[in-house]
Amino acid sequence: MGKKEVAVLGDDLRLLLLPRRHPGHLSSIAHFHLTVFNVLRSTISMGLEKQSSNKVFGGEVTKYSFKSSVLGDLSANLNLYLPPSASSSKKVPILYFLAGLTCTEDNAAQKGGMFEAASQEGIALCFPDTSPRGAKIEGEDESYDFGSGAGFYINATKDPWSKHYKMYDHIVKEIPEQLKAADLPIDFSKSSVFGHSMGGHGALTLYLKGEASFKSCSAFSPICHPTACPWGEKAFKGYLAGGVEEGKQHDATELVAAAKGKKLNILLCQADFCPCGILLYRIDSGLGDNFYQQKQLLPEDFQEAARKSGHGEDEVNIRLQDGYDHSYFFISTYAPEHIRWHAKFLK
Ligand SMILES: N[C@@H](CCC(=O)N[C@@H](CS)C(=O)NCC(=O)O)C(=O)O
Repeated sequence: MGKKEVAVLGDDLRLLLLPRRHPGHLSSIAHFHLTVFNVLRSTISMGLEKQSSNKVFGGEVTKYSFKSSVLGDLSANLNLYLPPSASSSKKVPILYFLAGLTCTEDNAAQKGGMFEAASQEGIALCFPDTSPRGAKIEGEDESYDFGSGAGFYINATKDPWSKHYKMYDHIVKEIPEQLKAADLPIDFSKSSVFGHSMGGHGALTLYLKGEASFKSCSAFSPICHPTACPWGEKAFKGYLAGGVEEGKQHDATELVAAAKGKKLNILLCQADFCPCGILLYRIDSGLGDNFYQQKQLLPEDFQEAARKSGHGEDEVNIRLQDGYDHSYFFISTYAPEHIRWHAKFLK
């Protein structure tokens, strides 16, 4: 039985069981039935469970956990920020932030410097985790760039990873369904995505695949060409039955090369690297970024593929930010600007 069906059954049960004439006084039969209802609810329902909540910039960031059927019935966490303007009579747009290698749902929430802009713009922020946790697969916790903390936002097709490592479905389908079922004041028809490093790869690929209908996409130091860099090659060989070849369908450079004729969003660009005015993607990459220097990120490949597929300089804005590194110091410097840029497409 799906969660929605349980919720509907739950509502019906409540209507059936609560005595209509004296709603405040339950008969013993109704008490018994209500107990049955609660037991059923706790065992069948897999909804969001609130773990903690903190007020920030007038809004509230809440950590939720839930049993993820997509991730093979493991417990999953996320942080959700609701701005002060969100209420039952005013639903707000939602912006998903996908974090990088080694991160959890907490890194960007705690160090990203994102709440003031989200509060002012009236946008909800969702911070998912970066992989399943505790799948007990051999090798899961051996390296920082594969397994735990390194789900790469794809659905694994190779055993034993395919039973749990379904981060694409987790982000694109399961999390929105969970948030919808929790009846939060969010307008899911207005959603966008941004991310960092592995999460920048996630943001670009989820946006380009189109299934989630994100309005806009931005990224901080994304892995732009994973089939051509050590991080991506390791991930695709490990998670995908078809290895790096299969990985092409999860590669932003490949996807943008095939994205001819896609409608573009426009934003002012200040760039010496890419002098353009129309933006589909906004990519910030720190010049002092060791991973950029090690050719793990390859934003130039992405830009070249975008140009070749007809999007041109005016559609893909790649700004090289002098002296920043790969850390959250860099992200927190530019995150407010990214959120304000997304706000234009979300309102
Ligand atoms: N632990 C890795 C680095 C991993 C890393 O830099 N991860 C980035 C994302 S790719 C990150 O955001 N780390 C967590 C943090 O800075 O809070 C190493 O030793 O090389």
